[in-house]
Amino acid sequence: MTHFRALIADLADDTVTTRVETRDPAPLEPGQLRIAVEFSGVNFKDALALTPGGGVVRRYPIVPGIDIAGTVLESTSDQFAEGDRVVAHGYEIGTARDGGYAEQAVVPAEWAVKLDALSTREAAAVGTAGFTAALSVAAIVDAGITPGDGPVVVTGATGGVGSTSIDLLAGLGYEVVASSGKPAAADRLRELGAAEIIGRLPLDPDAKPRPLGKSRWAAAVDCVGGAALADVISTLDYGGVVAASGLTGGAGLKTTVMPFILRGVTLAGIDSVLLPIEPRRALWQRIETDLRPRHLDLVANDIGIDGVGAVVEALRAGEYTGRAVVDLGRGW
Ligand SMILES: C=CC(=O)SCCNC(=O)CCNC(=O)[C@H](O)C(C)(C)COP(=O)(O)OP(=O)(O)OC[C@H]1O[C@@H](n2cnc3c(N)ncnc32)[C@H](O)[C@@H]1OP(=O)(O)O
Ligand SMILES: NC(=O)C1=CN([C@@H]2O[C@H](COP(=O)(O)OP(=O)(O)OC[C@H]3O[C@@H](n4cnc5c(N)ncnc54)[C@H](O)[C@@H]3O)[C@@H](O)[C@H]2O)C=CC1
Repeated sequence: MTHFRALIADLADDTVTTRVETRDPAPLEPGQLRIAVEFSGVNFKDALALTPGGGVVRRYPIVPGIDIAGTVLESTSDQFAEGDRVVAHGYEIGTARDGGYAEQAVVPAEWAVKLDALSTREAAAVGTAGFTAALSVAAIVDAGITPGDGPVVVTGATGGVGSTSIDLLAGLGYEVVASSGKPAAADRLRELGAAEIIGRLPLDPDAKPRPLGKSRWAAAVDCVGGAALADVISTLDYGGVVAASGLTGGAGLKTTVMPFILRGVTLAGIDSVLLPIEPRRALWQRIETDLRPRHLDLVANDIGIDGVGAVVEALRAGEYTGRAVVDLGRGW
């Protein structure tokens, strides 16, 4: 095995710095895969990993990158063979053990998903964010909400989770309302399938939050949290569902029990990180078939490893649109 390059993030004096290192591959333990990483992504969580006090990294130095898409170089598991194309994300990847911002990565085979119809670039364009969108949409469909029930609002609409959620929901025939703070992205959101674009929720941030507002949404995909999620909960229709995955607008949630006990609404928590491998592989199979995003090329922005820093800055500022796909073959 030849040596490989890796981006290392380190923490000192309350600052996270990065450097490129050349490393020698370590021998595999039983049940592991060595993957030639072809593509990774830049998720909001990757931005947190590169931010002091971000709360997601368990030990520095670390190779960040919570998404890995590539080809198996070596396997000590009978489930995978050299040459298999795989995607792996979540669990401890890029937070407690080295992740995808390297030319090679080693992961337990029990964390990997074999790819069939998607290329490794397409799998990285879906990545953790797109997978979370698929989990959110599945939660709404599984709750029995149908396109005839009324509009579905997607918050954080221009981001990774939001963009793919719009794409998937519109593909299934739902009327999607995109909530975004970026007026310039309106055309792009319509291309993804949004029927209407509104501003960030609550639309009037100065208005006093009410326990119940006028019913507006049959369902919602929320990756913003905070005041946006509180607003969504209080404006869901009777029996509505919100799939809540994120916190870009804040981790707090100020609400009352009224929407739950008077309208029977459901707050469905979405977790992509510790989701067990069997449902994870089953959902990836759907992402490759009936839940395949229709506009991956519109959402994906290709960058090299040298582009990660600028994307992280933009994600932190809430100014990034789409999903950055990191090509590990360039930018070193
Ligand atoms: C792709 C996914 C995402 O983007 S999710 C959003 C990004 N994630 C975050 O922002 C979470 C960052 N984490 C934190 O801010 C903190 O860890 C915390 C607020 C969640 C908890 O911090 P605190 O200092 O109060 O407690 P501990 O760190 O000691 O943990 C308490 C308890 O929770 C378990 N735990 C911690 N992190 C996670 C996690 N990510 N997933 C699941 N469980 C977690 C931890 O093991 C402790 O449980 P215990 O049984 O005591 O071991
Ligand atoms: N629960 C889970 O398993 C997962 C959770 N997440 C979480 O979902 C959220 C979105 O993740 P990504 O799509 O990767 O991020 P992203 O940065 O691509 O998208 C975030 C979106 O939120 C918007 N936004 C930023 N600040 C805001 C604010 N103050 N108010 C309203 N909107 C704001 C941005 O403009 C953008 O549209 C993050 O909080 C992330 O941690 C993401 C993936 C998995």
